[in-house]
Amino acid sequence: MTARREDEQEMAGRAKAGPLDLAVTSLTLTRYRSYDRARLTLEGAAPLVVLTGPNGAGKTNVLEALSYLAPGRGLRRAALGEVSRFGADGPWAVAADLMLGDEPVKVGTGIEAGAAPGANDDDADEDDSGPAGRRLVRIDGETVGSTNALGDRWSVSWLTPQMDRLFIEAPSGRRRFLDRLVIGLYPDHSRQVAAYERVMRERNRLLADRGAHADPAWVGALEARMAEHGAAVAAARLEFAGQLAGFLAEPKGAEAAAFPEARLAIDGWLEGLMADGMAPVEAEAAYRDKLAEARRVDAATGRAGTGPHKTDLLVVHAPKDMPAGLCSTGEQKALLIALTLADARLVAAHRGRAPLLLLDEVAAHLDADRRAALFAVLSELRGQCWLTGTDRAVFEAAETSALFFNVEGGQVAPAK
Ligand SMILES: Nc1ncnc2c1ncn2[C@@H]1O[C@H](COP(=O)(O)OP(=O)(O)OP(=O)(O)O)[C@@H](O)[C@H]1O
Repeated sequence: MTARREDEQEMAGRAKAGPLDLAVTSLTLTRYRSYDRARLTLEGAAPLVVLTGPNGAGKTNVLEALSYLAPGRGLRRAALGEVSRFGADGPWAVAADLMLGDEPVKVGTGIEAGAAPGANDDDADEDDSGPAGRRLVRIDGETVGSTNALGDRWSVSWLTPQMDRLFIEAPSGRRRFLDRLVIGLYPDHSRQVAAYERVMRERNRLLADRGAHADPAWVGALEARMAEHGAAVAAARLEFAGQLAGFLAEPKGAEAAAFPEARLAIDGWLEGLMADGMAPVEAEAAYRDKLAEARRVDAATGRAGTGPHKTDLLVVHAPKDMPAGLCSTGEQKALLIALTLADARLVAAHRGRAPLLLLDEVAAHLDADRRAALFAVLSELRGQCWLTGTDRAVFEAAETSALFFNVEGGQVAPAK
Protein backbone atom coordinates (compact mmCIF):
# COMPACT_ATOMS: atom_id res chain seq x y z
CA MET A 1 0.00 0.00 0.00
CA THR A 2 1.42 3.36 -0.98
CA ALA A 3 0.96 6.36 1.27
CA ARG A 4 -1.23 8.86 -0.56
CA ARG A 5 0.33 12.22 -1.35
CA GLU A 6 -2.12 14.88 -0.35
CA ASP A 7 -0.24 17.78 -1.84
CA GLU A 8 -2.64 19.18 -4.35
CA GLN A 9 -1.14 20.78 -7.38
CA GLU A 10 -2.99 24.05 -7.81
CA MET A 11 -2.36 25.44 -11.22
CA ALA A 12 -3.69 28.56 -12.75
CA GLY A 13 -3.38 30.06 -16.19
CA ARG A 14 -4.71 33.19 -17.75
CA ALA A 15 -6.97 32.84 -20.73
CA LYS A 16 -7.94 34.99 -23.67
CA ALA A 17 -11.38 36.52 -23.32
CA GLY A 18 -14.36 35.22 -25.28
CA PRO A 19 -17.11 32.74 -24.41
CA LEU A 20 -16.88 29.28 -25.97
CA ASP A 21 -19.66 26.73 -26.49
CA LEU A 22 -17.74 24.33 -24.28
CA ALA A 23 -14.70 24.88 -22.12
CA VAL A 24 -13.04 23.13 -19.21
CA THR A 25 -12.30 25.56 -16.38
CA SER A 26 -10.84 23.08 -13.91
CA LEU A 27 -9.78 19.46 -13.87
CA THR A 28 -8.95 17.29 -10.87
CA LEU A 29 -7.39 13.85 -11.20
CA THR A 30 -7.34 11.50 -8.23
CA ARG A 31 -5.30 8.28 -8.24
CA TYR A 32 -5.38 8.49 -12.01
CA ARG A 33 -2.49 6.74 -13.81
CA SER A 34 0.71 8.76 -13.15
CA TYR A 35 -1.17 11.27 -10.95
CA ASP A 36 -1.84 10.77 -7.27
CA ARG A 37 -3.78 14.00 -7.10
CA ALA A 38 -3.53 16.90 -9.53
CA ARG A 39 -5.66 19.95 -10.10
CA LEU A 40 -5.54 22.32 -13.05
CA THR A 41 -7.43 25.59 -12.97
CA LEU A 42 -7.92 27.60 -16.13
CA GLU A 43 -8.92 31.20 -15.64
CA GLY A 44 -11.42 32.19 -18.30
CA ALA A 45 -11.94 30.05 -21.33
CA ALA A 46 -9.02 29.74 -23.73
CA PRO A 47 -9.79 28.22 -27.13
CA LEU A 48 -6.51 26.27 -26.99
CA VAL A 49 -4.86 24.55 -24.05
CA VAL A 50 -1.36 23.21 -24.67
CA LEU A 51 0.39 20.66 -22.46
CA THR A 52 4.11 20.33 -23.02
CA GLY A 53 6.66 18.16 -21.27
CA PRO A 54 9.08 15.30 -21.76
CA ASN A 55 8.13 11.81 -22.92
CA GLY A 56 6.30 9.81 -20.29
CA ALA A 57 5.50 12.90 -18.20
CA GLY A 58 1.74 12.36 -18.18
CA LYS A 59 0.42 14.60 -21.00
CA THR A 60 -1.67 11.90 -22.68
CA ASN A 61 -2.94 10.83 -19.27
CA VAL A 62 -4.53 14.28 -18.87
CA LEU A 63 -6.18 14.05 -22.29
CA GLU A 64 -7.34 10.54 -21.52
CA ALA A 65 -8.91 11.77 -18.27
CA LEU A 66 -10.77 14.42 -20.29
CA SER A 67 -11.95 11.76 -22.73
CA TYR A 68 -13.88 10.23 -19.82
CA LEU A 69 -16.16 13.25 -20.00
CA ALA A 70 -17.72 11.28 -22.87
CA PRO A 71 -19.42 7.87 -22.74
CA GLY A 72 -17.21 4.91 -23.59
CA ARG A 73 -13.77 3.69 -22.70
CA GLY A 74 -11.73 6.83 -23.25
CA LEU A 75 -9.10 7.53 -25.86
CA ARG A 76 -6.95 4.51 -25.03
CA ARG A 77 -9.97 2.19 -24.76
CA ALA A 78 -8.54 1.17 -21.40
CA ALA A 79 -10.11 -1.35 -19.08
CA LEU A 80 -11.71 0.35 -16.07
CA GLY A 81 -9.10 -0.86 -13.60
CA GLU A 82 -6.16 -0.02 -15.86
CA VAL A 83 -6.32 3.72 -15.24
CA SER A 84 -6.18 3.31 -11.45
CA ARG A 85 -2.85 4.62 -10.22
CA PHE A 86 -0.60 1.62 -9.85
CA GLY A 87 -0.30 0.63 -6.20
CA ALA A 88 -2.77 3.29 -5.00
CA ASP A 89 -5.25 2.47 -2.29
CA GLY A 90 -8.67 3.65 -3.41
CA PRO A 91 -10.72 4.35 -6.51
CA TRP A 92 -9.71 6.68 -9.32
CA ALA A 93 -11.74 9.78 -10.12
CA VAL A 94 -11.81 12.58 -12.65
CA ALA A 95 -13.71 15.78 -11.87
CA ALA A 96 -14.15 18.75 -14.15
CA ASP A 97 -15.82 22.13 -14.11
CA LEU A 98 -17.20 22.96 -17.52
CA MET A 99 -18.72 26.06 -19.01
CA LEU A 100 -21.43 25.30 -21.55
CA GLY A 101 -21.63 28.79 -22.98
CA ASP A 102 -22.26 30.78 -19.80
CA GLU A 103 -23.73 27.84 -17.86
CA PRO A 104 -21.41 26.17 -15.36
CA VAL A 105 -21.65 22.36 -15.06
CA LYS A 106 -19.80 20.06 -12.66
CA VAL A 107 -18.98 16.58 -13.93
CA GLY A 108 -17.39 13.75 -12.02
CA THR A 109 -16.63 10.20 -13.08
CA GLY A 110 -14.63 7.30 -11.74
CA ILE A 111 -14.80 3.81 -10.49
CA GLU A 112 -17.17 3.02 -7.63
CA ALA A 113 -15.61 2.99 -4.14
CA GLY A 114 -14.69 -0.50 -2.97
CA ALA A 115 -13.81 -1.72 -6.47
CA ALA A 116 -10.47 -3.44 -6.82
CA PRO A 117 -8.06 -1.12 -8.62
CA GLY A 118 -6.07 -2.89 -11.29
CA ALA A 119 -8.41 -5.86 -11.51
CA ASN A 120 -8.49 -7.35 -14.95
CA ASP A 121 -11.58 -6.28 -16.79
CA ASP A 122 -10.24 -6.66 -20.29
CA ASP A 123 -13.16 -8.86 -21.14
CA ALA A 124 -15.66 -6.21 -20.16
CA ASP A 125 -18.25 -5.98 -22.88
CA GLU A 126 -19.91 -2.85 -21.68
CA ASP A 127 -18.42 0.60 -21.52
CA ASP A 128 -19.39 1.32 -17.97
CA SER A 129 -18.86 -1.92 -16.08
CA GLY A 130 -16.45 -4.80 -15.67
CA PRO A 131 -14.93 -6.98 -12.96
CA ALA A 132 -12.98 -3.96 -11.63
CA GLY A 133 -16.25 -2.23 -10.83
CA ARG A 134 -18.61 0.18 -12.46
CA ARG A 135 -17.96 3.62 -13.87
CA LEU A 136 -20.08 6.14 -12.04
CA VAL A 137 -21.01 9.58 -13.33
CA ARG A 138 -22.24 12.60 -11.42
CA ILE A 139 -23.48 15.70 -13.18
CA ASP A 140 -24.06 18.73 -10.96
CA GLY A 141 -24.02 16.48 -7.90
CA GLU A 142 -26.63 14.03 -9.21
CA THR A 143 -25.59 10.45 -9.94
CA VAL A 144 -26.84 9.55 -13.40
CA GLY A 145 -27.96 6.06 -14.40
CA SER A 146 -25.60 5.52 -17.31
CA THR A 147 -22.42 6.96 -18.78
CA ASN A 148 -24.52 7.65 -21.88
CA ALA A 149 -25.80 10.75 -20.08
CA LEU A 150 -22.35 12.23 -20.74
CA GLY A 151 -23.27 12.45 -24.42
CA ASP A 152 -26.55 14.27 -24.00
CA ARG A 153 -25.40 17.88 -23.70
CA TRP A 154 -21.84 17.97 -25.03
CA SER A 155 -19.46 15.84 -27.04
CA VAL A 156 -15.76 15.07 -26.91
CA SER A 157 -13.64 14.08 -29.89
CA TRP A 158 -9.99 13.07 -30.14
CA LEU A 159 -7.07 12.19 -32.34
CA THR A 160 -4.18 10.13 -30.97
CA PRO A 161 -0.95 8.67 -32.38
CA GLN A 162 -2.52 5.20 -32.06
CA MET A 163 -4.92 6.27 -34.81
CA ASP A 164 -2.07 6.87 -37.27
CA ARG A 165 -2.57 3.34 -38.62
CA LEU A 166 -6.35 3.60 -38.74
CA PHE A 167 -6.52 3.43 -42.55
CA ILE A 168 -4.20 0.45 -42.90
CA GLU A 169 -5.29 -1.75 -40.03
CA ALA A 170 -8.37 -3.93 -39.56
CA PRO A 171 -11.86 -2.54 -40.25
CA SER A 172 -12.81 -2.82 -36.57
CA GLY A 173 -10.78 0.31 -35.73
CA ARG A 174 -12.41 2.32 -38.51
CA ARG A 175 -15.83 1.06 -37.48
CA ARG A 176 -15.19 2.16 -33.89
CA PHE A 177 -13.91 5.52 -35.13
CA LEU A 178 -17.04 5.93 -37.25
CA ASP A 179 -19.34 4.99 -34.39
CA ARG A 180 -17.57 7.36 -32.02
CA LEU A 181 -18.15 10.22 -34.45
CA VAL A 182 -21.77 9.18 -34.99
CA ILE A 183 -22.30 9.17 -31.21
CA GLY A 184 -20.90 12.72 -31.07
CA LEU A 185 -23.70 13.78 -33.39
CA TYR A 186 -26.47 11.39 -32.32
CA PRO A 187 -25.86 10.37 -28.68
CA ASP A 188 -28.50 7.63 -28.86
CA HIS A 189 -26.26 5.73 -31.28
CA SER A 190 -24.17 4.42 -28.36
CA ARG A 191 -27.28 2.76 -26.85
CA GLN A 192 -28.17 1.23 -30.21
CA VAL A 193 -24.66 -0.11 -30.84
CA ALA A 194 -24.45 -1.56 -27.32
CA ALA A 195 -27.92 -3.14 -27.61
CA TYR A 196 -27.10 -4.58 -31.03
CA GLU A 197 -23.84 -6.11 -29.83
CA ARG A 198 -25.43 -7.47 -26.66
CA VAL A 199 -28.26 -9.26 -28.46
CA MET A 200 -25.89 -10.50 -31.17
CA ARG A 201 -23.67 -12.13 -28.54
CA GLU A 202 -26.72 -13.72 -26.96
CA ARG A 203 -27.94 -15.10 -30.31
CA ASN A 204 -24.47 -16.36 -31.31
CA ARG A 205 -23.96 -18.03 -27.93
CA LEU A 206 -27.33 -19.74 -28.14
CA LEU A 207 -26.61 -21.04 -31.64
CA ALA A 208 -23.11 -22.17 -30.71
CA ASP A 209 -24.34 -23.94 -27.55
CA ARG A 210 -27.53 -25.52 -28.89
CA GLY A 211 -26.96 -25.65 -32.67
CA ALA A 212 -29.90 -27.31 -34.44
CA HIS A 213 -31.54 -27.87 -31.04
CA ALA A 214 -31.89 -24.15 -30.27
CA ASP A 215 -35.51 -23.12 -29.87
CA PRO A 216 -36.35 -21.45 -33.23
CA ALA A 217 -38.82 -19.06 -31.59
CA TRP A 218 -36.16 -17.91 -29.15
CA VAL A 219 -33.52 -17.50 -31.86
CA GLY A 220 -36.06 -15.72 -34.04
CA ALA A 221 -36.92 -13.28 -31.25
CA LEU A 222 -33.25 -12.48 -30.74
CA GLU A 223 -32.73 -12.03 -34.49
CA ALA A 224 -35.72 -9.69 -34.66
CA ARG A 225 -34.14 -7.50 -31.98
CA MET A 226 -30.76 -7.76 -33.67
CA ALA A 227 -32.30 -6.61 -36.95
CA GLU A 228 -34.14 -3.77 -35.23
CA HIS A 229 -31.04 -2.39 -33.49
CA GLY A 230 -28.85 -3.20 -36.49
CA ALA A 231 -31.10 -1.21 -38.80
CA ALA A 232 -30.99 1.75 -36.39
CA VAL A 233 -27.17 1.52 -36.24
CA ALA A 234 -26.86 1.36 -40.03
CA ALA A 235 -29.32 4.20 -40.60
CA ALA A 236 -27.51 6.50 -38.14
CA ARG A 237 -24.14 5.76 -39.77
CA LEU A 238 -25.51 6.56 -43.22
CA GLU A 239 -27.23 9.71 -42.03
CA PHE A 240 -24.02 10.85 -40.31
CA ALA A 241 -21.87 10.12 -43.38
CA GLY A 242 -24.27 12.09 -45.55
CA GLN A 243 -24.11 15.04 -43.18
CA LEU A 244 -20.33 14.90 -42.82
CA ALA A 245 -19.84 14.77 -46.59
CA GLY A 246 -21.14 18.32 -46.86
CA PHE A 247 -18.63 19.57 -44.29
CA LEU A 248 -15.74 17.60 -45.81
CA ALA A 249 -16.48 19.07 -49.21
CA GLU A 250 -16.36 22.64 -48.10
CA PRO A 251 -13.26 23.32 -46.04
CA LYS A 252 -12.63 27.04 -46.02
CA GLY A 253 -9.66 29.39 -45.82
CA ALA A 254 -6.70 28.06 -43.84
CA GLU A 255 -8.30 24.64 -43.45
CA ALA A 256 -8.74 24.21 -47.20
CA ALA A 257 -5.14 25.20 -47.88
CA ALA A 258 -3.62 22.93 -45.23
CA PHE A 259 -5.74 19.78 -45.18
CA PRO A 260 -7.00 17.72 -48.10
CA GLU A 261 -10.61 17.28 -49.00
CA ALA A 262 -11.73 13.78 -48.03
CA ARG A 263 -14.56 11.62 -49.28
CA LEU A 264 -16.03 8.80 -47.32
CA ALA A 265 -18.28 5.86 -47.93
CA ILE A 266 -19.77 3.25 -45.67
CA ASP A 267 -19.10 -0.28 -46.82
CA GLY A 268 -21.67 -2.53 -45.19
CA TRP A 269 -24.36 -4.92 -46.39
CA LEU A 270 -27.23 -3.36 -44.44
CA GLU A 271 -26.03 0.20 -45.04
CA GLY A 272 -25.73 -0.69 -48.74
CA LEU A 273 -29.39 -1.73 -48.92
CA MET A 274 -30.44 1.56 -47.35
CA ALA A 275 -28.05 3.60 -49.51
CA ASP A 276 -29.66 1.97 -52.55
CA GLY A 277 -32.98 3.35 -51.43
CA MET A 278 -34.49 0.54 -49.36
CA ALA A 279 -36.63 1.90 -46.53
CA PRO A 280 -35.18 1.14 -43.06
CA VAL A 281 -38.16 -1.03 -42.17
CA GLU A 282 -37.65 -3.17 -45.29
CA ALA A 283 -33.91 -3.36 -44.71
CA GLU A 284 -34.63 -4.52 -41.16
CA ALA A 285 -36.87 -7.31 -42.52
CA ALA A 286 -34.22 -8.27 -45.08
CA TYR A 287 -31.63 -8.52 -42.33
CA ARG A 288 -33.94 -10.65 -40.20
CA ASP A 289 -34.36 -13.06 -43.15
CA LYS A 290 -30.63 -13.10 -43.81
CA LEU A 291 -29.92 -14.00 -40.18
CA ALA A 292 -32.49 -16.81 -40.22
CA GLU A 293 -30.92 -18.24 -43.41
CA ALA A 294 -27.44 -18.12 -41.90
CA ARG A 295 -28.23 -19.98 -38.65
CA ARG A 296 -26.53 -23.23 -39.57
CA VAL A 297 -23.30 -21.53 -40.71
CA ASP A 298 -23.34 -19.05 -37.82
CA ALA A 299 -23.82 -21.92 -35.34
CA ALA A 300 -20.68 -23.56 -36.74
CA THR A 301 -18.55 -20.40 -36.65
CA GLY A 302 -20.04 -18.96 -33.46
CA ARG A 303 -20.40 -15.60 -35.23
CA ALA A 304 -22.94 -13.74 -37.29
CA GLY A 305 -21.57 -13.61 -40.83
CA THR A 306 -23.39 -10.45 -41.93
CA GLY A 307 -24.43 -7.22 -40.32
CA PRO A 308 -23.37 -3.79 -39.09
CA HIS A 309 -20.64 -5.39 -36.95
CA LYS A 310 -18.80 -6.10 -40.23
CA THR A 311 -19.09 -2.61 -41.70
CA ASP A 312 -16.05 -0.69 -42.83
CA LEU A 313 -15.46 3.03 -43.33
CA LEU A 314 -13.78 3.89 -46.63
CA VAL A 315 -11.93 7.17 -46.80
CA VAL A 316 -10.54 8.65 -50.01
CA HIS A 317 -8.02 11.47 -50.46
CA ALA A 318 -10.21 13.46 -52.84
CA PRO A 319 -7.56 15.54 -54.70
CA LYS A 320 -5.61 12.36 -55.50
CA ASP A 321 -8.71 10.18 -55.81
CA MET A 322 -6.76 7.63 -53.78
CA PRO A 323 -7.85 5.36 -50.90
CA ALA A 324 -6.48 6.71 -47.62
CA GLY A 325 -4.59 3.46 -46.94
CA LEU A 326 -2.41 4.05 -50.02
CA CYS A 327 -1.51 7.62 -49.05
CA SER A 328 1.74 8.63 -47.35
CA THR A 329 1.96 8.74 -43.56
CA GLY A 330 1.74 12.54 -43.60
CA GLU A 331 -1.20 12.50 -46.00
CA GLN A 332 -3.03 9.99 -43.79
CA LYS A 333 -2.49 12.23 -40.77
CA ALA A 334 -3.76 15.24 -42.74
CA LEU A 335 -6.86 13.23 -43.73
CA LEU A 336 -7.50 12.32 -40.09
CA ILE A 337 -7.22 15.98 -39.12
CA ALA A 338 -9.51 16.97 -42.01
CA LEU A 339 -12.10 14.42 -40.81
CA THR A 340 -11.80 15.58 -37.20
CA LEU A 341 -12.18 19.27 -38.11
CA ALA A 342 -15.11 18.63 -40.46
CA ASP A 343 -16.79 16.54 -37.77
CA ALA A 344 -16.26 19.31 -35.20
CA ARG A 345 -17.92 21.81 -37.54
CA LEU A 346 -20.77 19.38 -38.21
CA VAL A 347 -21.35 18.79 -34.49
CA ALA A 348 -21.24 22.54 -33.82
CA ALA A 349 -23.78 23.21 -36.57
CA HIS A 350 -26.20 20.41 -35.71
CA ARG A 351 -26.01 20.28 -31.94
CA GLY A 352 -25.46 23.97 -31.44
CA ARG A 353 -22.30 23.29 -29.47
CA ALA A 354 -18.80 22.57 -30.75
CA PRO A 355 -17.11 19.51 -29.20
CA LEU A 356 -14.22 19.44 -26.78
CA LEU A 357 -11.27 18.38 -28.95
CA LEU A 358 -8.29 16.41 -27.66
CA LEU A 359 -5.38 16.32 -30.11
CA ASP A 360 -2.52 14.19 -28.80
CA GLU A 361 0.86 14.68 -30.47
CA VAL A 362 -0.70 16.12 -33.60
CA ALA A 363 1.11 19.43 -34.11
CA ALA A 364 4.67 18.05 -34.14
CA HIS A 365 3.94 16.02 -37.26
CA LEU A 366 2.89 19.01 -39.33
CA ASP A 367 5.06 21.53 -41.18
CA ALA A 368 5.02 25.12 -39.89
CA ASP A 369 2.35 26.36 -42.33
CA ARG A 370 -0.01 23.47 -41.57
CA ARG A 371 0.53 23.96 -37.83
CA ALA A 372 -0.35 27.64 -38.11
CA ALA A 373 -3.42 26.74 -40.17
CA LEU A 374 -4.47 24.12 -37.62
CA PHE A 375 -4.19 26.56 -34.70
CA ALA A 376 -6.11 29.22 -36.64
CA VAL A 377 -8.93 26.80 -37.46
CA LEU A 378 -9.06 25.46 -33.90
CA SER A 379 -9.15 28.98 -32.43
CA GLU A 380 -12.24 29.71 -34.50
CA LEU A 381 -14.14 26.59 -33.42
CA ARG A 382 -16.48 27.36 -30.57
CA GLY A 383 -15.23 24.44 -28.44
CA GLN A 384 -11.95 24.15 -26.58
CA CYS A 385 -9.04 22.18 -27.97
CA TRP A 386 -6.38 20.53 -25.81
CA LEU A 387 -3.07 19.75 -27.52
CA THR A 388 0.08 17.98 -26.37
CA GLY A 389 3.69 18.02 -27.47
CA THR A 390 7.21 17.66 -26.15
CA ASP A 391 8.43 20.94 -27.59
CA ARG A 392 6.91 24.35 -26.83
CA ALA A 393 8.48 25.84 -29.98
CA VAL A 394 6.08 23.78 -32.08
CA PHE A 395 3.23 25.87 -30.67
CA GLU A 396 4.78 29.26 -31.44
CA ALA A 397 1.90 30.19 -33.77
CA ALA A 398 -0.57 29.49 -30.95
CA GLU A 399 1.10 31.76 -28.37
CA THR A 400 -1.66 34.36 -28.48
CA SER A 401 -4.61 31.98 -28.34
CA ALA A 402 -3.39 29.24 -26.02
CA LEU A 403 -2.92 28.59 -22.32
CA PHE A 404 0.29 26.65 -21.74
CA PHE A 405 0.94 24.08 -19.01
CA ASN A 406 4.13 22.23 -18.18
CA VAL A 407 3.78 18.55 -17.39
CA GLU A 408 6.76 17.19 -15.52
CA GLY A 409 7.62 15.17 -12.43
CA GLY A 410 4.01 14.09 -11.84
CA GLN A 411 2.82 17.70 -11.84
CA VAL A 412 0.95 19.97 -14.22
CA ALA A 413 1.73 23.66 -13.76
CA PRO A 414 1.01 26.82 -15.74
CA ALA A 415 3.94 27.64 -18.00
CA LYS A 416 5.42 31.10 -18.18
N1 LIG B 1 -2.03 2.91 -13.96
C1 LIG B 1 -0.90 3.60 -13.89
N2 LIG B 1 -0.35 3.91 -12.69
C2 LIG B 1 0.78 4.65 -12.61
N3 LIG B 1 1.42 5.15 -13.68
C3 LIG B 1 0.91 4.89 -14.90
C4 LIG B 1 -0.27 4.11 -15.06
N4 LIG B 1 -0.54 4.03 -16.39
C5 LIG B 1 0.43 4.71 -17.00
N5 LIG B 1 1.31 5.23 -16.13
C6 LIG B 1 2.49 6.04 -16.39
O1 LIG B 1 2.12 7.20 -17.11
C7 LIG B 1 3.23 7.59 -17.89
C8 LIG B 1 2.81 7.84 -19.31
O2 LIG B 1 2.09 8.97 -19.32
P1 LIG B 1 1.62 9.59 -20.70
O3 LIG B 1 1.36 8.54 -21.71
O4 LIG B 1 0.56 10.54 -20.34
O5 LIG B 1 2.96 10.35 -21.11
P2 LIG B 1 3.18 11.47 -22.19
O6 LIG B 1 3.60 12.70 -21.48
O7 LIG B 1 1.99 11.60 -23.07
O8 LIG B 1 4.40 10.85 -22.97
P3 LIG B 1 4.86 10.82 -24.50
O9 LIG B 1 5.36 12.20 -24.81
O10 LIG B 1 5.95 9.83 -24.47
O11 LIG B 1 3.68 10.40 -25.32
C9 LIG B 1 4.23 6.46 -17.92
O12 LIG B 1 5.34 6.82 -17.13
C10 LIG B 1 3.44 5.33 -17.33
O13 LIG B 1 4.26 4.43 -16.63
